[in-house]
Amino acid sequence: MAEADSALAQTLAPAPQRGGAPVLRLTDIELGFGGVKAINKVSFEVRKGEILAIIGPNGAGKSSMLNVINGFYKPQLGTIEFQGRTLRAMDPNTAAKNGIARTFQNIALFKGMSTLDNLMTGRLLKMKRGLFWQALYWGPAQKEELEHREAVEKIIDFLEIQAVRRTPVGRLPYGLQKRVELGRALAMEPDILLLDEPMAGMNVEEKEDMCRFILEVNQEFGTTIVLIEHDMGVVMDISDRVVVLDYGVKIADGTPDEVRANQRVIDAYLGVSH
Ligand SMILES: Nc1ncnc2c1ncn2[C@@H]1O[C@H](COP(=O)(O)OP(=O)(O)OP(=O)(O)O)[C@@H](O)[C@H]1O
Repeated sequence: MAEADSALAQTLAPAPQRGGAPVLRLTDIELGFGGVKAINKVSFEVRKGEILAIIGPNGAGKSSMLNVINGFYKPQLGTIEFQGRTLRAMDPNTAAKNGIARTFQNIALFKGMSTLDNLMTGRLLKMKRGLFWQALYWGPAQKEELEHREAVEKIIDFLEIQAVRRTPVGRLPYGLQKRVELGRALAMEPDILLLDEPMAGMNVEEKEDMCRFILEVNQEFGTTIVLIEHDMGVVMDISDRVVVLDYGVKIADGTPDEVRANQRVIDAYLGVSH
């Protein structure tokens, strides 16, 4: 395991300081759907190497914000700067190429495909030679295929999913499917990993495993992580900073302790009327 870890560490980016310089900055983001203002003038930054949680009651705008970050939704107003560059007209493919990977609230894997093949799809953007070359499986394409397989095997070891590497993911228990989805995002070697409710629907043991993997990804590979999570225990335990949304507005931004003590946050969660 230690050997696999260090090999994977070479595949992924080296660990920088936790909570370093801003790597992503969102300024005055506004997103509406018809009459609904899902996000209303929200600004915050994500610092290199940190784990940032976005929390808030149902309908607060958390998923919308994640969708803005990975280019799935285009805000009507506001700017997004990633690694010092202002991003314009970004789509999810461009975001992924830029090093922003994500998982989804409802698992988005190819259910009939094996764990291994699902993880290989995470390497597609990294493949220099197209499907024609891959199909020929010859010369340079063969060498490249082997390199991608090696990277994926390291992730399989790291996430401890060797036993299910050939199993179609649709047959796996829910917690393991979530782990495979994390693996597929890791296969993209992201700078920023966006996790949409990574523990939703999990039992206590599965949650503990997922927490451990998230912390290990962050600490060993220096991957910056932005997550949405409803389980407050988990959020407070693993996050460096927390952004709180309510009705599309940012009501707090700080360390878990600061946010926990914030009266606006307490009111929002207790449902105090506006
Ligand atoms: N595609 C869409 N079309 C219309 N309205 C939308 C769309 N996506 C989100 N909304 C609305 O925007 C608001 C914010 O929704 P969003 O899903 O971002 O909240 P959330 O905080 O992630 O909620 P939850 O915790 O329940 O997942 C809600 O009022 C929602 O109904």
